[in-house]
Amino acid sequence: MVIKINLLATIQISNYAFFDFLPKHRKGKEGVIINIASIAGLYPFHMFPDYSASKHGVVAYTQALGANAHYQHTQVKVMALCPGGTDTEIWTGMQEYYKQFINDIEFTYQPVEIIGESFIKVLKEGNNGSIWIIKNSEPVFEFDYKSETLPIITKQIF
Ligand SMILES: NC(=O)C1=CN([C@@H]2O[C@H](COP(=O)(O)OP(=O)(O)OC[C@H]3O[C@@H](n4cnc5c(N)ncnc54)[C@H](O)[C@@H]3O)[C@@H](O)[C@H]2O)C=CC1
Ligand SMILES: CCCCC/C=C\C=C\C(=O)C/C=C\C/C=C\CCCC(=O)O
Repeated sequence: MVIKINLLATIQISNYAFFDFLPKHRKGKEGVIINIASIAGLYPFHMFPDYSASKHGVVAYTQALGANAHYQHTQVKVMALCPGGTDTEIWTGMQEYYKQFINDIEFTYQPVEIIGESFIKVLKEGNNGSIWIIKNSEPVFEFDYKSETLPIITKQIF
């Protein structure tokens, strides 16, 4: 279920925006899609494995559709936000088995307002394909995936 909602629905809606809605209806010269992933999409989290897998998918999809090879054809930027623990209703839906691990970890939920403020900053300043972290109420910053994961493949397959 979590894969269907978090990953498949994100892919379906983004594809619709990218290939259909934005080409037909956008007014400016550029379109922007910002997907909501999670820091659990950058590092595997043992407290929510299915969720973490779904968010890794959102990050990979965003980086692939956000390759400049696409932008040259479409002028649509695709980016993702990766929030850390944020004070919302989502935490009430955690599966019972995994709840026991929450108490072992020290963390404070950041207020939800910081996500909105960060969204605006990324919308205005973010480059195509960029992935942004919002954690511990710190200012949003770009994830340096080139130094942390394999580079995105556009020319060479190995
Ligand atoms: N709260 C957190 O700590 C974090 C949340 N996120 C992500 O932020 C996004 C928003 O989550 P929150 O606001 O925290 O959760 P939330 O549980 O407060 O809100 C989720 C919303 O999605 C709606 N929803 C759920 N299933 C749906 C479906 N099948 N069709 C249509 N709507 C559906 C719910 O009705 C609810 O309004 C999610 O993608 C979540 O994974 C990412 C990182 C951290
Ligand atoms: C104990 C948690 C410590 C750190 C939390 C930091 C980041 C969390 C990021 C998230 O994206 C987590 C958000 C929600 C988790 C709650 C429920 C997940 C539901 C999982 C499922 O349905 O499989």
